[in-house]
Amino acid sequence: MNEQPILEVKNLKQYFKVSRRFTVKAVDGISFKIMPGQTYGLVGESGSGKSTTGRSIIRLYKPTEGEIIFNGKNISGNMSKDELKLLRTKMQMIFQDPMACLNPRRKVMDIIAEGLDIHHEYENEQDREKKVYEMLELVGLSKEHAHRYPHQFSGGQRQRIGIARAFIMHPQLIIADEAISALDVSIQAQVVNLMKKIQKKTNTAYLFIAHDLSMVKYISDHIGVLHLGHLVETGTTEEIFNNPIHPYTKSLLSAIPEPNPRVEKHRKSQTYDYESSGINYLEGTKHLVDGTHYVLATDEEFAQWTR
Ligand SMILES: Nc1ncnc2c1ncn2[C@@H]1O[C@H](COP(=O)(O)OP(=O)(O)OP(=O)(O)O)[C@@H](O)[C@H]1O
Repeated sequence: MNEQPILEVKNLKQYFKVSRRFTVKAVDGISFKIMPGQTYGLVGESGSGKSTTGRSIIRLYKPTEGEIIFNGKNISGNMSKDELKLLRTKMQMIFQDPMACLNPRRKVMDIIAEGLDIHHEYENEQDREKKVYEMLELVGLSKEHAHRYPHQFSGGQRQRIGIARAFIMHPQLIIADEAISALDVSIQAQVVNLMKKIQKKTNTAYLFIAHDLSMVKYISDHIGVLHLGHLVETGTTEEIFNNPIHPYTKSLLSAIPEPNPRVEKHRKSQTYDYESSGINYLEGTKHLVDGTHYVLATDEEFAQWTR
């Protein structure tokens, strides 16, 4: 296995100056990494900084501070137009509302082939068509669908088109920003399963951004919980679900619409036992750490947990 992360975010800060006196600290010093073929779920409420994180990584913004290492290369500094163009083949984004980003006047064939057209990555018309058909097959649609317009599809099918468009450039990282949030729960599950299947085939890494944890559980290897621009807790999916520590993570978990009674029972009887947990205070930071499981603590919280 390739041990180098495909993405490493180090102390990323993204501030927006909204007036002479006010600056919004949308993302305020977050760090995480994603290995090839793995999924990092980034969760948090509206306004916590999830989209800003994704947009900074794909360099729609220039980071205020910190480093973004993609495939071993620091991409947080100034980039030329050509460098950005290249970056956005290897890193693709899938959005929440496919209808808003699929041109209604273009046929699916041309929508999916967009990346190929921009980068002249086909030999002739036949080759272009073949590549689009391959992508349609990959996402469970058929050749005939290539000749229709976006409005002739359901929400779930449109999201499949968005996925096909992203994968045609063989990206190493996909940033899925609330990609399934607008879909019915059963369709959400289908899209998540499809993304997992494609990931197995292609070894693409995902940054999966979502405001609720229900589907994130099924796709993520690691989860980061974002709150007001800070990562308040990060760990394996198992750690976050079985042993959430930060009160904010707990409140997100309790907001999952269909609670699993077994988990609930376990959660209610759980009081956090610092002494026997083996969790240590990470010196020089406000994090409690246990292996890969980090929790941001305020001084009061830290005192409460260690009492
Ligand atoms: N371009 C911008 N200029 C000024 N403030 C911004 C800008 N983009 C985002 N913000 C602010 O940064 C904070 C984080 O926004 P962001 O969209 O990243 O949150 P989010 O977690 O993705 O929420 P949502 O799910 O509602 O999109 C918010 O307070 C938002 O108003």
